[in-house]
Amino acid sequence: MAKAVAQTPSPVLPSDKATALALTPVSRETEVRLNHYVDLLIEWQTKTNLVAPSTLPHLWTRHISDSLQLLDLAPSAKIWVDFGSGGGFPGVVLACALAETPGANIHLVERNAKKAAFLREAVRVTSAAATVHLAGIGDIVDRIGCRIDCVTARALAPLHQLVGFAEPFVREGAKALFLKGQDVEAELTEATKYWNIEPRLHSSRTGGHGWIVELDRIERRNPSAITHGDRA
Ligand SMILES: C[S@@+](CC[C@H](N)C(=O)[O-])C[C@H]1O[C@@H](n2cnc3c(N)ncnc32)[C@H](O)[C@@H]1O
Repeated sequence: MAKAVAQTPSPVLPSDKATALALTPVSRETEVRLNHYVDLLIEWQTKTNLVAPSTLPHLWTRHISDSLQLLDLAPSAKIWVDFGSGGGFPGVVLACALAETPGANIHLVERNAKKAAFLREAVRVTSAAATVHLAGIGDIVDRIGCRIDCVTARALAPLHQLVGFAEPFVREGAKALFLKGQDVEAELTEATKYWNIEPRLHSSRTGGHGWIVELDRIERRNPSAITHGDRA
């Protein structure tokens, strides 16, 4: 007689998935891809820290909806670059959502080899529209070699650094969307010491104290305009 195998219950709350899909609805095809991604992430989470363990029950709202909400801010963007993709937020989620869009591709930039291996596996199991670059952000501008529609980053660096990473792409016409926390005003104050920017701020649809900083233009400020004490 076959022996019963005890199933480990998923740490993800089903009610959280329902909340997320109400906040940021997706097609049935995208939902199937995201289910595969979530299963893989939970499997790898036991050996690689991809998200803070405390956020696992709310993975769908905290991470997946948080990522999906960017689509409405760049509805016609097809070619994206996501800096410091880590466990795949927002890049893999966007790539799942755009998998059926002709010509779509999300460049996932990650310098940690283990996380890049996870990203490659996530792209494989979901058939998402993405290319993984095991690289530092500084090396990626020449490597991508095509026009980018939208640059993203989440939980990577202070805003003034993100603006510097995005500048070569925004100069060529890209939009930048950065997911930020409650300190966004202080980060904007710091960033405007070094950069001329006209940020649009969107409060996160997923609640909490999150913000999305949208930038369509970035120009380096005249270094002589920065007083000595302001220099980073
Ligand atoms: C805190 S994690 C955030 C991951 C993901 N964006 C998220 O929100 O869950 C930051 C990630 O950026 C990567 N990273 C940091 N600096 C980088 C750089 N200069 N180039 C490429 N990846 C970088 C780290 O290896 C890490 O995986």
